[in-house]
Formats: sequence, structure tokens, C-alpha cells
Amino acid sequence: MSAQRLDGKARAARLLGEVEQRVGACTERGVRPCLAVVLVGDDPASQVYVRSKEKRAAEIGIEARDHRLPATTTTDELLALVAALNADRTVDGILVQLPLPPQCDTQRILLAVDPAKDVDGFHPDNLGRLMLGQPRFVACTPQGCMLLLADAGLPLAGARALVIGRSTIVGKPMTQLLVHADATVTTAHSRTRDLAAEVARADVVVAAIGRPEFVRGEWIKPGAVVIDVGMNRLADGRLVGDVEFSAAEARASAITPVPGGVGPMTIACLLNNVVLAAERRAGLS
Ligand SMILES: Nc1nc(=O)c2c([nH]1)NC[C@@H]1CN(c3ccc(C(=O)N[C@@H](CCC(=O)O)C(=O)O)cc3)C=[N+]21
Ligand SMILES: [Mg+2]
Repeated sequence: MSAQRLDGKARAARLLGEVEQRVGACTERGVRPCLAVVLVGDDPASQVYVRSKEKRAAEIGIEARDHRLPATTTTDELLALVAALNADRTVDGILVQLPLPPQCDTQRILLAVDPAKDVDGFHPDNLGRLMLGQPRFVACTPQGCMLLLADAGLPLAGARALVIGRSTIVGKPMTQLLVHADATVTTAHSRTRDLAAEVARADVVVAAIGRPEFVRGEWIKPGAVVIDVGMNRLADGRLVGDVEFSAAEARASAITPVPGGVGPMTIACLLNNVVLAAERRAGLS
């Protein structure tokens, strides 16, 4: 038996179609949804990623304003830009592409973003609201994972879910979303003693480790749903996830591919957050 492929590309296209409708409703009210993207330095992967976000945005009528700064940019210079974007009434969402160069104080900069424009959902205010079960913006990757999980059709209530990874961007918010969906959630990480045993009893596995094919297919419980957040570029140029895909696919009931799984959902959810912010400005929500 082979698993259902959770097609993130197709699901993202469907979500973007819905977002496009809502962009239209905002625009009719004179509010053109606008995302400001701040990119510091010239990391090629970040440039590719930012370009793909801006392309998707343009396709559905969201304006993307690019702010590219040199790799030598200081914290104060970034804080000044963020302050200007906060004050700009035509900007709905602000995305500061991570990682920032080492001389930049990332926490201070993320804290400076107006929480009402924090479409990444990285501000402590938004993370705290998520923990309270009253989210404003849900971080894009976990939001996308929840949509893909819904497609798998497995009831989350009472299910054993394992989140591997405890980052602020993925693991922690993912754990919260699963708890609020009434799953029984375990958060595993680099210090977890017996990861294989944790994986073996999980009905849902969300892998966000950042190591190629670290989760072995044979660990997966037969019938489990596997969401692979990993995106690892190998020396030969191939992109693989954190899960050993083909062996996991033989055991899982549903699994996300890499590429074409979580990645496209992250971008679609970002634009979903931008239109949410614009709807608030337009008085539509
Ligand atoms: N403030 C901020 N917010 C982010 O959301 C953020 C960030 N910084 N920094 C970098 C990471 C990375 N990230 C990706 C999202 C989608 C794909 C994506 O669409 N990947 C394609 C494959 C792309 C390829 O082939 O290289 C896929 O999975 O199918 C990739 C990477 C968002 N990030
Ligand atoms: Mg993917």
C-alpha cells in the first residue's frame, strides 16, 4: 500500500484562488493589499525565495514592495526602515526575511514590527495570542501544515501527534495548533532520547529538523500521516526533506512530498495573512 500524496502545490493553488477573490473585494473598496519585503544581504537562497513570494503576490493582485539592503546594514538602520513601514498606512504586511546577518539583532527587529502587520506571526504578541487560542496571524509554515493535515482526513482529536523540532518559527507554533486541535502532542528535539520510539507511536509526525532524511521510513507507524517541513539541498543539487520519503511512503497513509509539499503552502499562507491584514484596513473583517 502506498500513501496518499498531500499535494501542497495544488492545495496552495486552491488557497491562492480564494485569497485572490478576497484581494478583489479589498481592491474594490480602495484598499490594495500590500506586502513589504525586507531582504538584507545577497544570500542566493533568500533571493530565490523572496522572488517566488513576489511572483505569487503579483499573480493574485497583491502589491509586493521590495526593500533590499546591503549585507552591512546595522540594527539601527533596519529599525528605522521597520518604523517607516509601520507608519505607512498603505503597507498591510511586513516580512523581514530571515536569517539576518550576524550584526543585526533579530529579536529587537522582530519586536519592532507592528503586531498588526506581522504577517509572519513571529512577534511575541502574536505568538502569545496563539498560545491563548486567540490567534491574529498564525505563522505561515504551521498554518500550511494544518491545512495539509486536514486534507489527510485523519481526525486530530485524540490522535498522538509528534512535532520534531522546537523552533519559534515552526515547532513551537505547530505544537500549539495541534494542541488546540485536541491532539495529544509530544515535542521532540535534538536531545530527545529515543526518537525512533517516539515516531513509532505517533499517528501524526511533523518533521522540522533540518537534516536530510533523518526520520527513517521504518520508524513510521503504519497508517500515520507524515508532514515533512524539511528542505535540504544535497551536494548533487537534489532537494530532500527530513523524512526518508520512499520508505515512509510505503507505511504512511498520507505524506507530503519535498518539494511540492509544505513549501508552496508557506507562501500561500503568507499571502493569506496579508489579505487578512488588508481586510481589517478595508473594514471587511
Ligand atoms: N521572515 C521569513 N519568513 C519565512 O517564511 C521564511 C524566511 N523568513 N526565511 C526563509 C524561510 C524559507 N521559506 C521557504 C518557503 C517556501 C519554499 C518553497 O516554496 N519551496 C519549494 C521548493 C523550492 C526549491 O525547489 O528550491 C517547495 O518546497 O516545493 C522555500 C522556502 C520561508 N522562509
Ligand atoms: Mg515542500
